Amino acid sequence: MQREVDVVILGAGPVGENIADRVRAAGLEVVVVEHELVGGECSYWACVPSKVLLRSAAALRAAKRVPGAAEAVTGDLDVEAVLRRRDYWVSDWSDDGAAGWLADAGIGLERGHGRLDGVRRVVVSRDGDGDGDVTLVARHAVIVATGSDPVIPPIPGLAEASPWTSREATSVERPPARLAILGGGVVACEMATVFAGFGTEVVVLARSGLLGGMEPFVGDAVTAGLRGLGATVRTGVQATLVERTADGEIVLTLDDGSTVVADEVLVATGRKPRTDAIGLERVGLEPGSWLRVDDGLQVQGADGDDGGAAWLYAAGDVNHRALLTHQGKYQGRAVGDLVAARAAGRPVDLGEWGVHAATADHAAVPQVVFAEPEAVAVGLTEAAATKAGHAVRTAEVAMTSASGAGILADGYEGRAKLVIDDERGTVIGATFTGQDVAELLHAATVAIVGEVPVERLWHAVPSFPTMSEVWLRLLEADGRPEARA
Ligand SMILES: Cc1cc2nc3c(=O)[nH]c(=O)nc-3n(C[C@H](O)[C@H](O)[C@H](O)COP(=O)(O)OP(=O)(O)OC[C@H]3O[C@@H](n4cnc5c(N)ncnc54)[C@H](O)[C@@H]3O)c2cc1C
Ligand SMILES: NC(=O)c1ccc[n+]([C@@H]2O[C@H](COP(=O)([O-])OP(=O)(O)OC[C@H]3O[C@@H](n4cnc5c(N)ncnc54)[C@H](O)[C@@H]3O)[C@@H](O)[C@H]2O)c1
Repeated sequence: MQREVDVVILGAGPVGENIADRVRAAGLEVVVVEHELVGGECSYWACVPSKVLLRSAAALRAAKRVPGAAEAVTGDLDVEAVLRRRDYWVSDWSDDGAAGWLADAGIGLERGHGRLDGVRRVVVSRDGDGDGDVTLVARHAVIVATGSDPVIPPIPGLAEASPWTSREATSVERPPARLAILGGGVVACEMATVFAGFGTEVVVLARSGLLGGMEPFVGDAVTAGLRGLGATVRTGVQATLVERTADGEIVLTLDDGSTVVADEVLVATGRKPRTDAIGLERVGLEPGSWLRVDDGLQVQGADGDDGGAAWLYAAGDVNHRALLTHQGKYQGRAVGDLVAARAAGRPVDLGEWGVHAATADHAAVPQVVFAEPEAVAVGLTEAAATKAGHAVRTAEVAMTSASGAGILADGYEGRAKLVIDDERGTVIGATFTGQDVAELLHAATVAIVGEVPVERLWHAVPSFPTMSEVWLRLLEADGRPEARA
């Protein structure tokens, strides 16, 4: 069976859903192809369950840091209740609600595995009782939003030991007594925080420091925070052999000759693109590769891509620009509107910060690591900015320099740092650590995207006594404008 529609989207994760929303709002006929659950990794096995699993223990710790409230905390974390709340937030792994939203919005859904079958063509092997394959022919565009899968590194014995990936961790029914975690990135830090909060004996095995892509003080803070929760953090170690014994224990041999014994091992060593079985070879691309795109999210090097006849786009994890839901959705809004504008023959704006360009992917990607403590950053670190050729100056202060932080929690610990382009006088990077710093990040994102001169930021007055006053302390550390002249 063959069907012609305006736009075909491969993958109904958060990014595919957003693209479909934009394209449909412009009046185009759109079909999304999904072979698992509408809502994708984020809704059922990633962002949503992980943040729900983190929240209860974080609230408990917060209460214990405030005299008066601390005395009222008389029990331990109710892990069963946390898991029930997680089940609610993932809708018991049912996508009825999400699929219903698609239907209400007038977006078509083909349930099954989709793969490219030449220029503007997608074949869907329908799930279950579906009546055979359907070929979707796109009048205007095919947009790939198939996401990413966890990488299982080739450590001898690891794959055979039935390791956990983030899916098993976020859908856990009974937390293990002992959990080893391979990796020192975001998943490792957040999951170590979750399971340490549950009372699991956690050992993090990281080949370098934690959260290496962020300012160095971040890794130090999260290492200390995890240790404070009772977790063991070992850096500079690699597993060389993994075995699951007859009685179900996991034994990891490390490159320093020591061993770690656990009940489960979570692999948190990064992601690979979900492109190995989507027919890339049928359009001149390499199966299993990340899809290289320009700022208009157009896939580079695909067949039929010559002469400006754009038809193949990719957004979200699969293009490897920023493996984050919010950034993928930002790309989704841009590409959805771009495809709709091109279909209608309207002008497109792909210039820097143009409405159809994903410019922020280069300059201002915000990320919140919901570990203990929270660690958040946007833009460039000092090291990355220097490497990129910026002449920079920095301002760095303790979060407790803002009285709001001290009032929030006794013994508050955290740092704040701005990276300032010394020639342009604008903020190009910001990092904060500490309890509840997540909500400080958007102000930094606005300052970077708006290229607000630091001199003008002195007129953006933070309220007393909020944690946002750390902005004032950072400006003071940088110096009053006339003193700098
Ligand atoms: C543990 C964990 C926690 C995370 N926490 C956060 C967070 O707090 N904040 C944040 O911003 N990001 C977070 N992320 C990252 C976030 O999950 C991803 O960036 C996001 O899910 C990417 O969205 P996507 O739509 O590109 O891909 P996905 O969410 O992976 O969706 C892709 C969809 O495409 C479908 N699909 C794939 N191939 C086919 C095919 N051939 N045919 C049909 N359907 C197909 C899949 O079934 C899936 O539904 C986290 C990731 C992990 C692993
Ligand atoms: N709160 C959030 O925003 C959030 C939460 C979780 C995940 N995510 C996203 O999901 C993506 C995946 O997260 P992740 O933590 O899996 O990846 P990551 O890239 O953040 O970290 C991977 C870690 O694994 C280590 N590693 C890689 N190969 C290894 C090997 N062979 N042996 C030992 N260690 C190895 C790396 O040194 C690094 O510490 C990230 O890009 C992140 O943006 C975001």
